Amino acid sequence: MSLLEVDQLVVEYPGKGWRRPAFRALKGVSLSIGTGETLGLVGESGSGKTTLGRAVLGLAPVTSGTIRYDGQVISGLNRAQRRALSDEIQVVFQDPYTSLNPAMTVNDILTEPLLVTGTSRAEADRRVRDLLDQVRLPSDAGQRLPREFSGGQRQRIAIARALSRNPRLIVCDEPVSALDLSTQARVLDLFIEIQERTGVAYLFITHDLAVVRHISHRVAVMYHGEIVESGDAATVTQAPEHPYTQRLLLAAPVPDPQRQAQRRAERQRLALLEGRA
Ligand SMILES: Nc1ncnc2c1ncn2[C@@H]1O[C@H](COP(=O)(O)OP(=O)(O)OP(=O)(O)O)[C@@H](O)[C@H]1O
Repeated sequence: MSLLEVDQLVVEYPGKGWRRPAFRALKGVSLSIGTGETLGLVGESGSGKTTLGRAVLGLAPVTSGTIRYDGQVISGLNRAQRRALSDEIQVVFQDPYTSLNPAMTVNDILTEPLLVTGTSRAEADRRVRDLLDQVRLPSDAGQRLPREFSGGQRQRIAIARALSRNPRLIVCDEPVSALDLSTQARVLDLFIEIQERTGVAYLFITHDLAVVRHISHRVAVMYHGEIVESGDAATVTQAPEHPYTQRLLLAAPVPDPQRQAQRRAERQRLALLEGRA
């Protein structure tokens, strides 16, 4: 049995009169994630990736279909039932600048979720030291405010906060997109290292094929609210079958100018085939 199973999920955002009709952001999406597995969800802006992540977190309106976690249906839970799930499913967002309360010290950010569930102060302090160590931040980081850290370090704080409840699944929504390339690589390696140690599973949302290739076991490609292709990460990112994935691959930047020229030619060939050129 998979840890997360999404079956024929439809999410429709309500409209606002004739000016803005209802919009179907997910059109029957099915996917699954096993324990300790990373499913990379890739697709261009507006394809519905965040909507899927939000639906898993109980934050998007599920029109039809089901989401199961550990065998239990979790789509349609009320707020209290959903809160009980926060020990199991956590989230790391793209922007560590806005997702961390700027007025709270790192200690307070990390102890808050523990203290509300009845953990003692001494135990919470011990746990914070352990969390800082897990995300490779110095132990004196606890006394400082988020603004005193770099973007990559802030994302480490956000990861530590997600880990504080020992979740089995983390929805990661573009967690490295706001970081420069070398910081991206280090934070991705941290995600992998944490997974190897804790067995946590990731739904890893990104528009970046290079990122998805680095981190995922399996990849699902979204296009206009549907999964158009899925499979193991190497196959989907190196030899995609669907024309949309092929275009996504060709659009990804590569440092080698010769390779870039080959890609330009390939893009032109595809455009010709599709009658766009
Ligand atoms: N609350 C909302 N109300 C109405 N439409 C919405 C709402 N949220 C998202 N949408 C629409 O649903 C579609 C999918 O959006 P979503 O944010 O899930 O895409 P995405 O692939 O994550 O894109 P991005 O990478 O830009 O965040 C978009 O067309 C968007 O405009």
